[in-house]
Amino acid sequence: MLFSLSGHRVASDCRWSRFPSSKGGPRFNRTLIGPRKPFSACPMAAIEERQAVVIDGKACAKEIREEIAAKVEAMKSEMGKVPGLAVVLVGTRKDSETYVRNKERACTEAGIESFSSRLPEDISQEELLKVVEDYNSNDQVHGILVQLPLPKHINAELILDAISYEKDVDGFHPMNIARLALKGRSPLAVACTPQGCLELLDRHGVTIAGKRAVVFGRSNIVGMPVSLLLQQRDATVTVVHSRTPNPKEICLEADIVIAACGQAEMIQGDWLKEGAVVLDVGTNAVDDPTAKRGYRLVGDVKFSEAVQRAGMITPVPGGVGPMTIAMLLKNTLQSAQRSLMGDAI
Ligand SMILES: Nc1nc(=O)c2c([nH]1)NC[C@@H]1CN(c3ccc(C(=O)N[C@@H](CCC(=O)O)C(=O)O)cc3)C=[N+]21
Repeated sequence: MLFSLSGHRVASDCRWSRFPSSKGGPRFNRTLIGPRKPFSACPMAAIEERQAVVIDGKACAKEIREEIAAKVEAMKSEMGKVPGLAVVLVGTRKDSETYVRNKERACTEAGIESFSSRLPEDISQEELLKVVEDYNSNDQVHGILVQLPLPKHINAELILDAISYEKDVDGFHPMNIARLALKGRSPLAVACTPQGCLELLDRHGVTIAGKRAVVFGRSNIVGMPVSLLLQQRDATVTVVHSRTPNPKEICLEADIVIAACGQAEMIQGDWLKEGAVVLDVGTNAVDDPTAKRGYRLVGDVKFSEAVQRAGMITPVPGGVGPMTIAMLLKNTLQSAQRSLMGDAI
């Protein structure tokens, strides 16, 4: 285990599986983690000498990307082919550009061929459809991702529906969502961020079955699919959204909290049950003139408080975000394997 500069314990190995339970769990040596600040809203924390394990999503994602790279290499030597991923970016949103750049780098490192279309903000819907259809019929491309959000004059649903179901590595196609929701069926691809969340829980030895999970947010890309995945794994799931009257009370019941509501630092330390596992999906840009890019990222959870109360927590950045990219590569590899093996769907 490593200790970060801020004194938080960091899970250095993503298969690390010791989970400090609220009762009788391991107590950690104060001399190793340094003096703790008492958290006034949480009287128990002042008594218990415990801080959350900070889940290192970056390290975990790196390990997965290496596993994928080895499989891509094997595909290359056995079949002479590599997976291909096409990313379509419309406009010049800074965060979208960063994401697309990160993805391209991850593809290259894993040996996946990367196809990119950077298109002007004012592209017409017809022109964009044509780009998607060209990738649909390109047999070197096994995955297509159209970066969201799209400009207002474009009907995003229409574009997402146009991506062939087999190449939908985002898992956003209605057929993939339907198959995720139906018992006894399985989708070709599961949305990357939700899949990354489950992977982090599994790789850190967190039991899901029988646990109470609370998901903040009901978006098509995170909240809804992650709540389905947790339910499939036998958690009891509550979805909290903007019209839920008592989010704090509901959150206090949760063993597992997935924060995906897009509200900077909304979930505070005293919203958490002690020992809860907290995955923070939020990536909110906050202006910061001292930062290189002029902004910094904060999650949907108030980390400095939550780390005093949770059992495990993901930071932002370096938590769920990098896992999203790793899962995208995984979905692309699987799509290529399916296509090359001629698997029946
Ligand atoms: N069709 C589509 N698919 C998506 O999966 C999709 C999308 N559109 N639109 C936007 C959201 C957001 N998203 C992120 C992925 C990785 C990081 C990520 O790697 N974040 C780094 C930090 C990146 C930075 O420094 O800016 C981290 O959290 O450590 C963040 C956000 C994917 N999305």
